[in-house]
Amino acid sequence: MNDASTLSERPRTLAEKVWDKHLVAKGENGTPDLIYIDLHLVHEVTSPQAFDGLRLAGRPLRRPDLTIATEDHNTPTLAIDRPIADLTSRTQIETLRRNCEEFGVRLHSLGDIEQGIVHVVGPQLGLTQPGITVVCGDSHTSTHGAFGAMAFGIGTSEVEHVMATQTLPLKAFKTMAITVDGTLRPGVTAKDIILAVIAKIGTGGGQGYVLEYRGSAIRSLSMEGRMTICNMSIEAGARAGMVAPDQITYDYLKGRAHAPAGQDWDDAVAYWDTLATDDGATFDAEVILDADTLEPFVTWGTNPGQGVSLSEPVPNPADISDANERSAAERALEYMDLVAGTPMKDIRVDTVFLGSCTNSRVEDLRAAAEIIKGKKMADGIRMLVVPGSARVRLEAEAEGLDKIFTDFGAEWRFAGCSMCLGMNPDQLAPGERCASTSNRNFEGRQGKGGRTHLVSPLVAAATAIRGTLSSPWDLDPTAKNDLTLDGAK
Ligand SMILES: CC(C)[C@H](C(=O)O)[C@@H](O)C(=O)O
Ligand code: SF4
Repeated sequence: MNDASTLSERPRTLAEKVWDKHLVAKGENGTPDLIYIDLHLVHEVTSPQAFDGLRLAGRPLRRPDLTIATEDHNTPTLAIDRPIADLTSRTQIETLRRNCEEFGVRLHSLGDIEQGIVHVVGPQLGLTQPGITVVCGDSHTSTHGAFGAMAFGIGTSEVEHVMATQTLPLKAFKTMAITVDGTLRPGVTAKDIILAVIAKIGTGGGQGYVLEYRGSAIRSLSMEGRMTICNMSIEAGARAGMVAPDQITYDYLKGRAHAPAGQDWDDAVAYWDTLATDDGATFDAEVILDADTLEPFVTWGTNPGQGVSLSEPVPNPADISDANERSAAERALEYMDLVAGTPMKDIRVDTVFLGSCTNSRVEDLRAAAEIIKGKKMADGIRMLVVPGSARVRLEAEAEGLDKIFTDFGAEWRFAGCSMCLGMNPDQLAPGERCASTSNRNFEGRQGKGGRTHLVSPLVAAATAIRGTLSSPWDLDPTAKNDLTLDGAK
C-alpha cells in the first residue's frame, strides 16, 4: 500500500479504497496496519476460545451490534427439532448459545429462518454491503467480497481481538486482477470460471494477494455467481476476492433486512458508485481467462487446483514437468483411485452433494432442479440437497424445488455445512466417490477415505442423472447452443 499522503491523488483499486477508508493506524517499520472492522460473523467452530479469552480478561464484547452468529458446521440436516445426537456437535452448539447469550450477540439458531451457513446468511440479510470490512473465523469469508466488501477469514486469536476492539492488525497485500472477458456458453457457470482460474494459477497462485475479478463475463454474473467465485479465492491461496459493486449488486441488496432505506439508500449507492477501481490504477499482477471457450470444469485430484475440462481425460503425472506437482499428482491419483488417461466422463460416482457456501443459494438449487426435472436418478446414487440457509430452503419449497428433488430421488435436507466437511453425520464412507458442489477436495474432506470431485450445480445434476461425471451437454448434444440455463448467469 502506498503512503497515506498520496491516497487521494493517485488512481486506486477497489481493494485499496476499502482498505484506506478503514485505516485506523498506519503500521510503521513493517508492523501491520490497524483496520476497522464493520461486520464480524461468528459460528460455533472458531468462537469458543475467543469468548473464553474475553471472559478471562474480563472484557465485554466491544460492538455486539456489529457481531452476528449462526449455527452451521455442526448442525444436523435431519430431525432438527430433536436434541443433537452427536455429543461433540451438541457441545459446540450449546457453547455457542451460552456465549452469545452471555455477551449479547444476536444468534440465529436451528429452527430460525435466518439460520444457515454463515456466508449465505450475511448476504441474505443485507448485512454484507459494498465497501465494508467483514471478518469471520472462517476461510470462506472471502465470499462476501462479491459485494465489493473486503472480507477476510481470520483465526481464533484474531476473532478475540475483533471481539475486544472491533479492529484487526493486518499486513498490507498485493493486488491481482483476474480478468474474464467474453460470454459463457449455456451450461458453463461461475463455478467453472473459478475452478479454471485455480487450475491455472495453482492453489498458491494467489498468496499475498487480494484478487479483483473483472471483465465482461464477471459483470454479467448474478450476485450468486459472483459469490461462488469470491468464495473460492481462498482455494487459490488469496487473502480475499472482490468484485466492484454495480446495478446487479444494488438490485440484490435493495429491500433486504439490513440494507439502507430511503435517503440512506441513495446516499449509500452514491458512495458505492465511487468504489470501482479507477482508470489507470495498477495491479501487481494480472491473470486473463477467456469465457467464450470455457467448458464445464471438474477436479480429478485432492486439491482444488487439480482440475480439467470435463471433456478431457485424467491427466498423466508423467507429463507434469514440476517435480513437486508431479509427485502430488501421483499421490492424488492413488488416493482418488484413478488411472491416467481415463476420460473424466467415464468416472462413476455414488454420491452427489448439492450444497455448501459455494453453491447452495436458491439460484444454485433452481439451476440443478431445471436439469433434473421429470428425470430419474441413476441407479446406485445417493444425492443430498442441502440449502444454504433455512430461508433458502423455504424459498425453494415455495417454488416447488423440493418436490422436483424428491421426485427425482434426492434427499431434501435442512440447512448447514453438511457434507461439505462432514462435521455432522453427513459423510462419505471410505472409498465412496462424490460429485460435490463444495469447494475443497482434500483427502478425507467429506469423510475418511471419501473421494471428492468439485463440480458446478449443473454438473452435479447431470451426473446424478447419468451416474458418471457429466454436464448438461451430455444430456442433450444441442445444449451447448440452445439451452437457456439459469446456471450460466
Ligand atoms: C471450520 C472452519 C474453521 C473451516 C474454514 O475456516 O474454512 C471450514 O469452514 C472449512 O470450510 O474448512
Ligand atoms: S459450507 Fe463448507 S466451506 Fe463453507 S463454511 Fe461450511 S464447511 Fe466451510
